[in-house]
Amino acid sequence: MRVVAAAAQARTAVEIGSDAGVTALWMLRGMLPDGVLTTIDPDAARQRAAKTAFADEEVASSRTRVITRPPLDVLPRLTDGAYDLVLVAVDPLVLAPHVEAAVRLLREGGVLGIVDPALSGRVADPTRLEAPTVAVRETAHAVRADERLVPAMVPTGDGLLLAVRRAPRHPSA
Ligand SMILES: C[S@@+](CC[C@H](N)C(=O)[O-])C[C@H]1O[C@@H](n2cnc3c(N)ncnc32)[C@H](O)[C@@H]1O
Repeated sequence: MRVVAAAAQARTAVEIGSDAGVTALWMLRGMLPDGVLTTIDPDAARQRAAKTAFADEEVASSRTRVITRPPLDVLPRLTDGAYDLVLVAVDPLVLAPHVEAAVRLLREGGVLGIVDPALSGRVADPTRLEAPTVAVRETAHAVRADERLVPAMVPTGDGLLLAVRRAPRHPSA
């Protein structure tokens, strides 16, 4: 995620699903030096662990906003089109609404990231029909079909689905 944050020249980023802050630290390292990461998770213990990780790594407090609430309550309050990078790392069964909310936050040229979309190869196997697998497969299809996005899969580990938000298309004169 460091290289993705660097490539996006991210000054404003959101992480949905903080856990203990490991991915957030990599994002912060790749972001511009004055970049601010908003990281959201409903679990207070995980958010405390993330804050500890940021303090241990001496991340300036001005560079993080740690929000302990259900992300779907928080995301509509963030400014649409204002973020350079939004990373979605939530459970498969709740992935789709978080991705939709994430896309709204992206500026033109901003980058969406969806973590671990391969589910150990299950998503690419059409015989696997468990609810989490189907949920991730359908979300990946929706991202590929979304005309606002230019998607690409990074084939590392369980994968990283990236998508750049394109400029709106204007009808030719
Ligand atoms: C896979 S972890 C995120 C990994 C993290 N980005 C890291 O650095 O390793 C998924 C996170 O989603 C959060 N979560 C659980 N249920 C959720 C829900 N219904 N909506 C949003 N987030 C949820 C969990 O608290 C957990 O921290």
